[in-house]
Amino acid sequence: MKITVVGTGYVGLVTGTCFAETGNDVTCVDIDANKVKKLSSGQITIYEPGLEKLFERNLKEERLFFTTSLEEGIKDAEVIFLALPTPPGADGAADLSFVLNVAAHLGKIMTDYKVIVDKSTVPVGTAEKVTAAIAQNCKTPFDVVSNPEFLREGVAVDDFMKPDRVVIGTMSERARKVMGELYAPFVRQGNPILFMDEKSAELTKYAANSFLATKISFMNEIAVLCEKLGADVDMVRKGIGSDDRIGKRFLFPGIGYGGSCFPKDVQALVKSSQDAQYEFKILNAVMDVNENQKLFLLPKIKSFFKNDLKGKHFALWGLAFKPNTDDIREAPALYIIEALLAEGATVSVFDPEAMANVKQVVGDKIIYAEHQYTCLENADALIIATEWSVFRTPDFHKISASLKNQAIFDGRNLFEVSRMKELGYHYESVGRIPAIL
Ligand SMILES: NC(=O)c1ccc[n+]([C@@H]2O[C@H](COP(=O)([O-])OP(=O)(O)OC[C@H]3O[C@@H](n4cnc5c(N)ncnc54)[C@H](O)[C@@H]3O)[C@@H](O)[C@H]2O)c1
Ligand SMILES: O=c1ccn([C@@H]2O[C@H](COP(=O)(O)OP(=O)(O)O[C@H]3O[C@H](CO)[C@@H](O)[C@H](O)[C@H]3O)[C@@H](O)[C@H]2O)c(=O)[nH]1
Repeated sequence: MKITVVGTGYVGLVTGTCFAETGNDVTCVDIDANKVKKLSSGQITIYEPGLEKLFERNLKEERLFFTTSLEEGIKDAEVIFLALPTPPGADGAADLSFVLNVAAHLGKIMTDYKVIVDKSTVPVGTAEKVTAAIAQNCKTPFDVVSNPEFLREGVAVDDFMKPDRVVIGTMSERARKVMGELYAPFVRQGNPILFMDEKSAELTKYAANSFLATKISFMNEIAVLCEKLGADVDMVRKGIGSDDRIGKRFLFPGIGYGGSCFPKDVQALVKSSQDAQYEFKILNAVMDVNENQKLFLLPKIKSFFKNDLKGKHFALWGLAFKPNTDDIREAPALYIIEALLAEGATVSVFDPEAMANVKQVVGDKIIYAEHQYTCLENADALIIATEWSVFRTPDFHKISASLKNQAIFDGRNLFEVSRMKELGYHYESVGRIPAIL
């Protein structure tokens, strides 16, 4: 098939590359001319494990093209995916302007039947709005489909190539057939393609993200309780996770959920509920808990330094909102850095992939170390904000030799408390009895 993907960010680039990998001709459109130039010349613009190889192959075999021109991009397309940003507006609702502006533009330039697919995360009712925006000026028949994306950054290629399910919201038989054919190669293992109406598809996406965020906030509250009652959250997590009805995944406590999806999508669903005259009580609590959780380590750090962080220097490992990505949107590390600087401390940071993105946002207010161990030089303590694999079995001799105090504050529970005790560290984590010096 001939496919166009409008918006070539984390979702658009993965979507376009994976559809090219199954033999389709894909043109990706983006307004960012610099991005298009880089991608056209074979330079990948995001860090996503496994993507580069597929990207290079499909570019070389001429199944993958990039352009800034929507007209040129959609000329021969049978299916047009919209993978555009839907950031939170001032009131928390998803800002649909990117999606609706492109839809209106499409209406003016489409000359034959096309299936327009909302891949962006959009509130219930958006398919109708997109249809209306296109129809204003459109002279040909078309169908609008809601096809939310469930990929996770860091494992996006795997998630896209082998999805748990594909959700396709449309009542048009013609569009169902086109979408079914397009996705057939991705569900050969028998995972379902779920056809439904547009509104149910749109709500499915928000319900999935909000449920997962609820699991995390629930565990973060259990972690708080564990510390107060002297229980160990790792044991409780394993204890409840082995019940199939609960499941093992997404039960890891930490310093809050971040990223470009959970925070904005939970907020957007709360706003949609309000607009429908319903107060979504659980999700308000989920957001509250997450807000507090981002700075969960701060009181522990302050207490260790007798409430005076002025002039103290901290090493911080991990900036990305989660491992295996360079994405720093809503990363808990950024909140910790801001709080430490506000207390008069200085900070050195290290992250395997996200340093350049942080430099763009935080600038020279912090020190960017070349290596995880040089980051520790002259530091009063180490803080861990992201669970990159390279941090899991570090050289503790090097850590001890560099740190002024043998103190580690771990927001991701990377190490066994008993081992840290043996090694002589003051070690505080989330929901476990600390090793106190
Ligand atoms: N990032 C994820 O893991 C993920 C997963 C599932 C769903 N989503 C949803 O997918 C959507 C896109 O998210 P993302 O993370 O890929 O965003 P992103 O910011 O990484 O990418 C969006 C791209 O759209 C481009 N763009 C903006 N306006 C444009 C226009 N008028 N024409 C062409 N291109 C334009 C931007 O330049 C950018 O490259 C959002 O709704 C998000 O909630 C994201
Ligand atoms: O047990 C857990 C699991 C995750 N997290 C945190 O939750 C956030 C989100 O993690 P994850 O879901 O793995 O990453 P995303 O790439 O944001 O993916 C989510 O958001 C995407 C965008 O909507 C969806 O497509 C995915 O299905 C959904 O998992 C991160 O800050 C994680 O650190 C925890 O704190 N504990």
